[in-house]
Amino acid sequence: MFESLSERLGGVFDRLTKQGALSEADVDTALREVRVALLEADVSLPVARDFVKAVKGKATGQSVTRSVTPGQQVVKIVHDELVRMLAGDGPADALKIDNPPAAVLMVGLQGSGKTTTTAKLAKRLKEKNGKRVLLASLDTNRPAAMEQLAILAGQIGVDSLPIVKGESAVQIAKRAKTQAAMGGYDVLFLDTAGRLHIDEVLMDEVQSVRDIAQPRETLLVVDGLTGQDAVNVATEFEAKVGITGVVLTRMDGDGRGGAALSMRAVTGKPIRFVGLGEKMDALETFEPERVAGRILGMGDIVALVEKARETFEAEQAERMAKRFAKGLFNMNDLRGQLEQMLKMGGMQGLMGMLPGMGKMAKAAEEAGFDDRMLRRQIALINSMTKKERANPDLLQASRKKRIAQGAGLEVQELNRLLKQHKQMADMMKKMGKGGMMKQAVKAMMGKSGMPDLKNMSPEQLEDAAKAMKSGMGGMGGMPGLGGGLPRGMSLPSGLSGLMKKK
Ligand SMILES: Nc1nc2c(ncn2[C@@H]2O[C@H](COP(=O)(O)OP(=O)(O)OP(=O)(O)O)[C@@H](O)[C@H]2O)c(=O)[nH]1
Repeated sequence: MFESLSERLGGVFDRLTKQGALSEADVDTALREVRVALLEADVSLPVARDFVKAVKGKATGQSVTRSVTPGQQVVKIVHDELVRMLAGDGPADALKIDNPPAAVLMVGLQGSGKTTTTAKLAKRLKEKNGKRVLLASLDTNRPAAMEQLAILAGQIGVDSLPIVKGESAVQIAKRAKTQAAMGGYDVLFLDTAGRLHIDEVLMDEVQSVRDIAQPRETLLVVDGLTGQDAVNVATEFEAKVGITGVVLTRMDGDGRGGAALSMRAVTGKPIRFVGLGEKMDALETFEPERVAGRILGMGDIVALVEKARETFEAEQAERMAKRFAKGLFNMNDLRGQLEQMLKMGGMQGLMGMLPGMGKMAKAAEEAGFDDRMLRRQIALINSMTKKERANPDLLQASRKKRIAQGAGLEVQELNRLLKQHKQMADMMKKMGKGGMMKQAVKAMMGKSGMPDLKNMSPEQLEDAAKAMKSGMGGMGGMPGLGGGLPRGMSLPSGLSGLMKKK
């Protein structure tokens, strides 16, 4: 049932393949399916809800790529958002173990795989990082647990703290610290006692151990098959002890891994490793792509969509370049440009790529030039008929009213867009005639169909600026910036010809 999410979405979207973009209603229908899929994968309800909301904004208005179905495209958007949410800030396997001896506190419920994971991590640090590791079990409730750790230590060839009967967890932690310092160990793993549920006495014990050990890392070990419950466990441990990361075990089983998303969303703490079996080698760095794929139960849709999109973009860029060279520029062209801008990270992203324009990006944001504005402009163009898009001169008052209403916006905003389009179209015409545009297009167009400013040399920038100088008088020529440059902003000289104020 779960494997067929992409099929289910395919069904939802079949009737829509002829349309150019994903409408809000269609995205809504698809996202209902996505939500069910997330819940089936054990993602908690509030997290699934928030997630769907985030995806909705990204999917609505996206143009549909040829050679894949819209359903597949939505799956790709969902997948990318899952990866974004699952990923931590830095490399998952980068444990803070400088400044020896660095203590790593292992916490979690009984049977979650804590002891096994401790030994797996120790082996990894020893073999991959050449660290000297000491293991200590603090499980005073179950002598067998202490022995289990000692046996595993022997198997992987690292030292374990000698077992002394009758000591408290805090006493063992103190002894382990001293031994680690005196013995010249790099890393000290403290394997705390497991518990069946969250229980006050044991939590207090972990807190005292934490205060003594001052761990550099506190890793929560969670059974990946437990689903919903994992979220409560993670929330409690984060609140009472404070964790720095999560290890998900039993990911070799057939759990969907939805717990990973919930825990990441609820605690904000990254998943660092996954356990994939009972053997000492069965531990891998957490890879968001894998878990995202698993949650969605999909195969290689992501690669397929990516490939289709690349081909499509290259074709589109070429078609656009040809049109521009002829001096043609209608509403479809403008929409293409606006969509490219959004894809390249919107106004901020685009400006961020231009040297020295970081400040300008901020000012533009303050002046209200943002992604929302690009999306509104795209919505306006989408609200036009095919004929109107091809020939915006058709737009008299009643048509304008209909279009604005269709996009849920004011006519004023449509007028601004039309003015902007006219400026750009005039410029294209002028440049098309003189053959200037050909040069400019050649000099500037990247594969994406947008100016590839980031990869241009200063000379190329200067050439492109010269070629376009006569036609493009100001930022009115840049989509989304019809009002010109926000006051008080200046441009680097190489670009001044491109974007000079009128
Ligand atoms: N299939 C599979 N089994 C695992 C994995 N990690 C641990 N186990 C098994 O799960 C069982 C429990 O693991 P332990 O490491 O003893 O669990 P624990 O959390 O230390 O339990 P306590 O010491 O009782 O608190 C053992 O049989 C392990 O071999 C995993 O990633 N995959």
